[in-house]
Amino acid sequence: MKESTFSLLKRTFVQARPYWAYIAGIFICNFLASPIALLKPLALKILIDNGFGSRPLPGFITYFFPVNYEFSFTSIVWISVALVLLIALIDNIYTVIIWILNTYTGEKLVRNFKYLLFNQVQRLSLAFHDRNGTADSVYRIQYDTSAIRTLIIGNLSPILTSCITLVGMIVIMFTINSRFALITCSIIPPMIFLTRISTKKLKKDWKKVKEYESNAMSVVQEVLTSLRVVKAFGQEEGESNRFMAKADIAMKGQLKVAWIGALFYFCIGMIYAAGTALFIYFGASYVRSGEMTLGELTMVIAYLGQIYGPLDKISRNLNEVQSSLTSIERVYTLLDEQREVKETANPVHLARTKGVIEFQNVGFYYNKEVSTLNNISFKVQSGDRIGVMGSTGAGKSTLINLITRFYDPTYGQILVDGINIKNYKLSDYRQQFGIVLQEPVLFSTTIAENIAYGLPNASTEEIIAAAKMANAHDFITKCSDGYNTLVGERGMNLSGGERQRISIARAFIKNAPILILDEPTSSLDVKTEAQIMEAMERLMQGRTTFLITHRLDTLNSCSIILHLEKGSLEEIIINNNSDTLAKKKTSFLSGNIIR
Ligand SMILES: Nc1ncnc2c1ncn2[C@@H]1O[C@H](COP(=O)(O)OP(=O)(O)OP(=O)(O)O)[C@@H](O)[C@H]1O
Repeated sequence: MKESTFSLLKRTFVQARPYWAYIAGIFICNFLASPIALLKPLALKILIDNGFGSRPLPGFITYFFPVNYEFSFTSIVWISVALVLLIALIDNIYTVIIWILNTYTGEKLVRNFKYLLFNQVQRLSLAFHDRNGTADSVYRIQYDTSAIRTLIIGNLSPILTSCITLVGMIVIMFTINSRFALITCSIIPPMIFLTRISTKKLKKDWKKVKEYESNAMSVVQEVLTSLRVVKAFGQEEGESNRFMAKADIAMKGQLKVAWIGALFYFCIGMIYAAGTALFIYFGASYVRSGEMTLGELTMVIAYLGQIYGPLDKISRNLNEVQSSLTSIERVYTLLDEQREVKETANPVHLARTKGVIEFQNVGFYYNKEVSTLNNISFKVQSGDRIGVMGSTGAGKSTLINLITRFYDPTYGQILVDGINIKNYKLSDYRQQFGIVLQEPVLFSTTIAENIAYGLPNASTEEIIAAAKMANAHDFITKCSDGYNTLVGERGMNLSGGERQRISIARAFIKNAPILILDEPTSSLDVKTEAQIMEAMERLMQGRTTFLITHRLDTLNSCSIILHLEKGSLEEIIINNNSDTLAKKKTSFLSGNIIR
């Protein structure tokens, strides 16, 4: 997606609409900055002109005194002292207000932007994350979103206030001397031209820099989430080098952008110098020919600084806007990303499924070239226990991912209780599943909260009951803080078997009608496996269960076995005869499939 600068700005203002009152406050405060700064020398001026000198005090001071009040030197000193304190008070109050206002508005804008993006990232399909990785999304949420604050508060607010000051100063200049006003304005067209060229160039380069930086961060994220493997293979130095190579590219990108910026500021500086030179050239000839006095020339030159100041601020900020806009465009690109797994317009609500599942000629492609599942058809009844077996890469996990609607079939349809699963409300549909994976995923919180993940309002009694059912209660009570023990990042403070028991307790408490067990015991030792199988046996009671396993012993308890090979359903084994199953298992192990 490529949006124009105008549409990006428009969209950003719409985004910031709830905070327009605060943003207006910031603009007003920025306007007040100049008058407040002008007040600062006032006390000194009064002391010199009215205390040491003999000029009358300005009206806004005499207003507060009786009409015939005689101002002594001491009283004027006191007035100056009071003015210093009063102006300092105003200045400091102003500073505090603008600081709080900037921070409050900026942080709210960023927080909301982050929230929106985080929501979107969670809702995007697995296929999107498989394709793009997660590091870039993290970079966009963490870093790119803060550009909304920089853009609105750091760039656009000064641009707007400078524009108004500039127009005001140009009008004043025209009333003083229209010829000089025209000379002043003559530098504006080349400045606009230069700004346009550099912003165009910067936009492209900033985009690359953000991508490079995100790439460098993806190395950090990848390594930190796989630190055990990196250490085990002694690859710390190799990974540091990989990071350095990516960070180096990002740094070179930054340098390129800095060069363009420096060149731009150099040219802008030279344009100002040319403008001043023109002033001096024409001024000197006008003074010599008597068309203007030396005093007038000095005054318009003083005004020149007042015009070039805001002009300089505008051009610099316009240049910086590009960096913010690039980040904001990256945020919108992600926000506009279409969800591949969509909900229909009027979805069917599903309280609790019976668990009757049917595949009708289902096929699936991860990418256009290779088909992963072909023409899969089968039907299972409520409470069936379905073993899914097949060689590695046969498509077992993919089949499960289609049932849970992490992906949609490329062709064919999946029915649950006789209705195409695409027609169900997605959140209702996902509530129907309890999932236990080979590598249990725990969150860095307490054991109790991990168990109650699918039922956040669960009572302590429910949590303990689920833990007992999962054969987890005994080990939990031996932990230092019992159910309040923190499990560490991804549950790393616990053993594999303990993590697995917690994930089974989690499935118990959710009490979902369909159960997915994806090789839940394959990474455990025999003793732990036996305890976990016992808990799982309890869990499977009365639920339609899909059990993926390479361990053929585990298939014994299944009523139906789906045998997948190379994405095709080789056979459906109805397990009502243990002899047949034994033959099939032997045959599977030796590579011969009995049909
Ligand atoms: N996200 C993905 N993008 C592209 N191809 C994928 C993706 N996930 C899996 N595949 C491919 O799809 C095929 C089936 O993978 P799947 O994980 O379903 O197999 P599996 O039977 O579960 O294997 P295993 O027993 O080893 O876990 C494999 O060839 C795999 O390389």
